[in-house]
Amino acid sequence: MRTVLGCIADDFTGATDLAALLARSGLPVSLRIGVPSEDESAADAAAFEVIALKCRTTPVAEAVEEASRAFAWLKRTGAVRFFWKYCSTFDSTAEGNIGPIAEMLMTELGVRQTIYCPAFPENGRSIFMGHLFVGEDLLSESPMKDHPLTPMRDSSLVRLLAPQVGGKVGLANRHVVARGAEALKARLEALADDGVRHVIVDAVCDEDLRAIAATTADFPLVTGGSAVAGQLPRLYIEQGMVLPPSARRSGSPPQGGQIVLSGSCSAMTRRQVAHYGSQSASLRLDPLTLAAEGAGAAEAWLRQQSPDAPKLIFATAEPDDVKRAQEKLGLEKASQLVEQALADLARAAFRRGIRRFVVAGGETSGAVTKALGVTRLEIGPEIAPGVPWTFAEVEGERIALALKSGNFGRETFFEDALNLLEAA
Ligand SMILES: Nc1ncnc2c1ncn2[C@@H]1O[C@H](COP(=O)(O)OP(=O)(O)O)[C@@H](O)[C@H]1O
Ligand SMILES: O=C(O)[C@@H](O)C(=O)COP(=O)(O)O
Repeated sequence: MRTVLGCIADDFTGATDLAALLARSGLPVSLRIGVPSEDESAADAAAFEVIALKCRTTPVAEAVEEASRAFAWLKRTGAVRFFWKYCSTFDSTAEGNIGPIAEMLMTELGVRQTIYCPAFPENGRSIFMGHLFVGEDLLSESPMKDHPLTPMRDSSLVRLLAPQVGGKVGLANRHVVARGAEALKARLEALADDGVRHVIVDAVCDEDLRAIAATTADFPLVTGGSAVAGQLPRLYIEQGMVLPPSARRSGSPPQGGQIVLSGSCSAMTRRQVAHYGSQSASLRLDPLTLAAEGAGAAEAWLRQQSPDAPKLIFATAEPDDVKRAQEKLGLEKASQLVEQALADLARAAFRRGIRRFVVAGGETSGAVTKALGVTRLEIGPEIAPGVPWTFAEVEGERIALALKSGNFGRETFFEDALNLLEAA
């Protein structure tokens, strides 16, 4: 099958989010972990191909190089349209990597302009006058201001993007978007004539996203969150670019024990950890203890638990505790210790027969998925908007993984996820 849209996601939860929203169409979606090797055939490519990278906070040159290898592989699938997926809260460092990767893709594709639309109204992310809101709060006043790796202290997407790119940044605001696809097209053309290469596009509801998708369905490159991409499959079907879906069947969920691993410190994950921890065996990881003694005690704790019993291991902590650990260890060391420990514990859990993993946190999911040696994920049922169950093969065994973005899901997400698998 020829791929109609080749997608690159900057983290693993972002990739499963995007794959879930594309899969709502019923069309085939393939999710590959990391850049496929050069000899990996593109012959079995799906209509939608998503490559999950872990490049949200890596140095710019490294991130651009990895994304350009992903792009080169995606071109082999026959794709001529591409989507660059980043977080609905525009998480990036001061230098990137949203802008630099977009510019690399623009150069490769020879396009003079692209759009940026991280809005995800179903999950409370909206953009108005170029300012990103989380629920009713400006991004900079939301819990994202305390993110351990990418604290977001400004809400203006124009101001955030401008230092990341060489070209001019502009805005297509809600008044234009609300007038529909033709008005938006005219605005983008006028901006392009003024030399504006990067356009933030407002969206506060799904109707806005439909207008944006209708305007950009033919663009070689669109960038944004999963919600705008989720509008594309319907348009592609209407335009005859893909056949309507036949019934999609995902295999039965794997049997085996369960574990919840959380390295996210978001406000929502903190509530989810508190809720689930009150009804299951739980163990807190402290970066300072990990630095001094390693993860041996946690591995011993895991060995004492029955594989089938509900259990939670978390490093999730309040912003002040995260700050204290980062002051003592340095930001990178603190997060790396936690990611490594959770990755090692996931391996240990797999060896103990655990086959159902719920993981909270994008970077954390990247570390765990890589440690398990997963290379491809099949998309299963959606647990909460943007969080599907996924299935993979590890050492010949089928496992289930739910990779939860820090901010997604309701308070009962962990039990919701495991219950859904039980019911499947
Ligand atoms: N107690 C802690 N102290 C310092 N850093 C932590 C702590 N707990 C988790 N982290 C780090 O915070 C980062 C959280 O990022 P991530 O997993 O992407 O979550 P989210 O999806 O909420 O953004 C990870 O790198 C993780 O290792
Ligand atoms: O767009 C989103 O919000 C998510 O898909 C996403 O990118 C998740 O990132 P984390 O919050 O770091 O898990």
